[in-house]
Amino acid sequence: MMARPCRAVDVRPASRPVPGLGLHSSGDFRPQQMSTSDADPITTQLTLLSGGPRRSGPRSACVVVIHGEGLGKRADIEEAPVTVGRSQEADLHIPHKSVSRQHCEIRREGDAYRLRDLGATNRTRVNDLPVTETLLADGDHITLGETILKFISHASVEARYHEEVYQLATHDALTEIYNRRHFVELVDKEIARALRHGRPLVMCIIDVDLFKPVNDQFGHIAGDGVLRQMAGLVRAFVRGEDIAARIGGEEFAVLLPESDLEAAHAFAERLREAVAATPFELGGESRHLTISIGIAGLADNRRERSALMQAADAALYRAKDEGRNRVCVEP
Ligand SMILES: Nc1nc2c(ncn2[C@@H]2O[C@H](COP(=O)(O)OP(=O)(O)OP(=O)(O)O)[C@@H](O)[C@H]2O)c(=O)[nH]1
Repeated sequence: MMARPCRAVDVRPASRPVPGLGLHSSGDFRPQQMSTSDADPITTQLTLLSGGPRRSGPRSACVVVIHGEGLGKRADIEEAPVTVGRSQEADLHIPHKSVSRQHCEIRREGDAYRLRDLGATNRTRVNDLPVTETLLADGDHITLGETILKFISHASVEARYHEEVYQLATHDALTEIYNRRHFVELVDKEIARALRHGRPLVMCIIDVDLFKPVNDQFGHIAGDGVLRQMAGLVRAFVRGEDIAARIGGEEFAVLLPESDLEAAHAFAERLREAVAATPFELGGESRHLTISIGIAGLADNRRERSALMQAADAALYRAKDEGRNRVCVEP
């Protein structure tokens, strides 16, 4: 592919590049022995005992998918009713043909929880009996087509267990931000919402520059530490409504709802500059690394997740091609 110039981006390396290594060092660069701390195995185990990644506080009632499409997904039932269905707009989205677009609804009524079938073709069943409307009890099984949900009425060991399972299924074990699988689900939801309301939506794909030499020189464990630190930087720069994930080895993505390309570009530039200015502890010394970022927005010819991600990828490819440590926008 012919490289095209990046849009209005003036990028200067934050420090002197180290030829052939992609590391920027304030002093002379020499190959380093792995430090003792680098050699320590760092394992991130998200177990029931460790408490897992960042969580919100204790939960009240919820439904959890325990069988079929969407296994492990959950929805908390708070003040607003929760809709379950095949539609992207459903609060608990179950993309399976046996599930109606709006299959059922669960709402809180004081201390009780009421389920109402929404006229689904395959009538909702509770504990195997077809229902139009019923109050739910702790542990009830709710069947929607070929998917089974379990209703958990209050904070309990089981609710905690499902919380942990959900965290494990949706978060990346190394960096504790969303994993690719969960990210693409959220992207589909946000695209549907943005198209429905005619709102802007921008995808940023972020790739660590010349990461292979970091691994080669300092080892995989040190490389893992860099990825964790990178994820921390990404997380520090996103707004509450933005969605950040690790989508590949040294690749991250941020989806920016309600952002136009200009705002997304400003965000990406701030992040790029912050990374370039951040010291990474490698081989007992502070090193500087850089990132490249590709950006693309939802557009008439880009209404699908694959097209949006491909466009952001194309911009990222250009950023790499033009020398890295820069932000490129796919118009
Ligand atoms: N430490 C660590 N390394 C990983 C992980 N996943 C992928 N990698 C490494 O990331 C490196 C990616 O290297 P390349 O795709 O060749 O790209 P690069 O060296 O970053 O160069 P450019 O992207 O062209 O700037 C490879 O060495 C992978 O082994 C991981 O989970 N941990």
